[in-house]
Amino acid sequence: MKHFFSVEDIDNSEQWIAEAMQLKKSPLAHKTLGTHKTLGMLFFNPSLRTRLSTQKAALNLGMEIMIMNFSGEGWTLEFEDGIIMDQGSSEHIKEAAQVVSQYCDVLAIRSFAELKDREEDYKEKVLQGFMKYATIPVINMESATGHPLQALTDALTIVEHKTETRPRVVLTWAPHPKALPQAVANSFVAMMQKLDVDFAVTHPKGFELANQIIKDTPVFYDQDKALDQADFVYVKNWSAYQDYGKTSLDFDWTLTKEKMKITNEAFLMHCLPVRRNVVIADAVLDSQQSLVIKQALNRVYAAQLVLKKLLDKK
Ligand SMILES: NCCC[C@H](NC(=O)CCC(=O)O)C(=O)O
Ligand SMILES: NC(=O)OP(=O)(O)O
Repeated sequence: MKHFFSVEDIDNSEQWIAEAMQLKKSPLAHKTLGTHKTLGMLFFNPSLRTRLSTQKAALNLGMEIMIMNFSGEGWTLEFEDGIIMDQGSSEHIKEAAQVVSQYCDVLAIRSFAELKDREEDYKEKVLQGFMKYATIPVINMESATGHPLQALTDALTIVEHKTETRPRVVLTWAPHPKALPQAVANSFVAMMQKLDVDFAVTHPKGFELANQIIKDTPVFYDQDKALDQADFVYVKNWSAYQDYGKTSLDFDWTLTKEKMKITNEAFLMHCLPVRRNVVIADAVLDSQQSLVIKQALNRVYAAQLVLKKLLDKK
């Protein structure tokens, strides 16, 4: 693995999950692996969990950390080759990526979809640009189209909590006042396709994810039907892929206590942050079935595993 860009970089999911569980048992077992190594973290968007859990993971490995909030504090970057830079952008990704590479040993980046132009977002110009010009490994901390650290965390959380050999896992769309990227859903789908689970996706008409993501995963337009006998319910809003960036506040899709009754006393999952009583009702978020806080803890071990793999190679 040269970079950790997508779920496709997880070459053996069972093995990775076992290794992450081992790190959770003894987080300080590799305390000197990162001595005199620096993790650089660049944020083009806000974060709570990703920033702190990745930082914690680096600290557990004995690394130093440098963080920069790029939006507002960094120069506006240019990503196109051969362009005359007489407009808004001040610095080309070519220089920026090579310069940062001289200060750090691993570089982690967050850069969300803009949700204006689907083709532009799916080109992943920020992450692809850094991976092209950086001379050190790059980690995706949620890009325009994927959030693989979250997906690895989710897989770990499901394996930790499952009581059936092949649990039923349902990803359900939920309403949201803001247009959100497809990144979390895309990576969760890709991750579930790699695990031995009975997986289905449910969403209203018009909120189909890309065909190249869904592949042969069953999709239901009837949420109740999908939730029947579910062991894990993963709730997430995403804006439309077809009518790109369109959102909806259809409260019929809010995950309520009544809907949880259809399931097999399912565990509730969400990546957070969550809009209470829009995406998920208080009664479900505050119930014993909710794994959302435990999920957030597992972000540390997913990040630590990825960092460890990249440092082991150095
Ligand atoms: N990293 C986890 C989710 C990040 C982002 N959510 C958000 O932007 C929520 C913002 C809000 O609710 O205002 C997303 O869905 O991709
Ligand atoms: N789940 C997640 O990535 O959270 P943050 O956006 O707070 O980092």
